[in-house]
Amino acid sequence: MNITLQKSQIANSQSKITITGSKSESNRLLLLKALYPSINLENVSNSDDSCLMTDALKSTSNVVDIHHAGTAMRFLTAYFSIQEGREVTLTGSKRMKERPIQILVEALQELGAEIEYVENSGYPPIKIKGKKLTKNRVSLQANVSSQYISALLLIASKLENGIELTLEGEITSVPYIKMTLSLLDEIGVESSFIGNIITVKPNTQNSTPNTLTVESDWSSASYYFSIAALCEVGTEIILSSYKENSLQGDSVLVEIYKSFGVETTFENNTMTLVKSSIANCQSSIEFDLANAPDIAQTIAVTCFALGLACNLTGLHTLKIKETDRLVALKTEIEKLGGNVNITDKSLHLSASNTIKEYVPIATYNDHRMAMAFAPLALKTPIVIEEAEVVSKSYPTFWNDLESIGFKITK
Ligand SMILES: O=C(O)C1=C[C@@H](OP(=O)(O)O)[C@@H](O)[C@H](O)C1
Ligand SMILES: C=C(OP(=O)(O)O)C(=O)O
Repeated sequence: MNITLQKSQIANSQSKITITGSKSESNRLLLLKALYPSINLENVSNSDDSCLMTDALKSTSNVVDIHHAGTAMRFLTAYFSIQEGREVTLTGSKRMKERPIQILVEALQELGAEIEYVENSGYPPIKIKGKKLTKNRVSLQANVSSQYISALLLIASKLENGIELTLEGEITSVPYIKMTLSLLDEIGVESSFIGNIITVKPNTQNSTPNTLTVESDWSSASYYFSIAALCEVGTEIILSSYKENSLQGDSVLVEIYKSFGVETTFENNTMTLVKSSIANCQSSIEFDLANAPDIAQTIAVTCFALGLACNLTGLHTLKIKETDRLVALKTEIEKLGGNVNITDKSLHLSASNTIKEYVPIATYNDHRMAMAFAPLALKTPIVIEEAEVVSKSYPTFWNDLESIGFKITK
């Protein structure tokens, strides 16, 4: 489904949106609940990826298909490796079969797991024979995806000696690793992260009665930061339920969007974004996003919409996500009239003043391509192709945009 988005009535009005729970927190907690059934969860994400995770954990089938869900693929590889007596083939979409998993598979094999590749070596689908893992020490490369590390940490407390992980190379997406450790702490699992060594203690208790409330998704909030940045001074957008001290690394948005004139305040469980001044556009915008890769597309489009130059670095993980996000950003921004240079780990956008109208933006099965380009409608009418892709993380995105005044036609 292609949709056309047009300028809204947002300016100077107060808009309120409730965003679904964090996909990252939900997928961790769903796995932990499968290991510790007495945990209760509230505000679990209604994203496709979290629904797929829930279904996969309940499934008794010997083939589990997780479509495009990267965290589900990685976390379930670890989970099924310790399900004694179970044999599961874990597969996914065409793109999932191109997203590497070897680093995680080798680490699990080192711990004693039985996993084999069904099609191409190093990539899903994989066949896992669940068994008791008896070893506890393993080293793995930490500069490709933090999801491999989180996957091991999530099952670690169920190994008889816990785990001692040595992380090699520069550690990427660190806040996601810390999120995993914080959630383990909340259910009573002890861990430490010192230098490049992470240890998790075994936890033989089968019940940790606890209700955990998932905070709303900060990556989804990024699109409202971008909308606020593109609105007139005085515009307010109120989002719930958010905390000032979040486990989610994408909460760095609060600092980043100050550069675009957006001020954020917190009260109870709500966060209010106010466009308080025009963007500071004296020089080009520079951010290292190695700790917050999922907001790179949002920021690149905000800069393009505001006519600002930017240099975004730390983007080495973008090439292996839902699509090659660096190539996708360059292609789509250039269709709109921008000028973008990319390397394997950075993006450089030139300042420009024109944005072409009614350009069809391809989304490449990537929810974040659709959502990142949507705010541009505040500057010029825009067409988003295959708009339904947003359901991967934020199924009600288009309804929420309509509710704050965007005009959407199919
Ligand atoms: O652990 C997680 O929940 C995630 C980790 C990040 O992946 P990488 O560590 O591969 O960058 C992020 O991009 C992804 O959307 C979610
Ligand atoms: C990269 C993402 O997800 P995943 O790796 O879980 O598919 C994302 O949501 O931006």
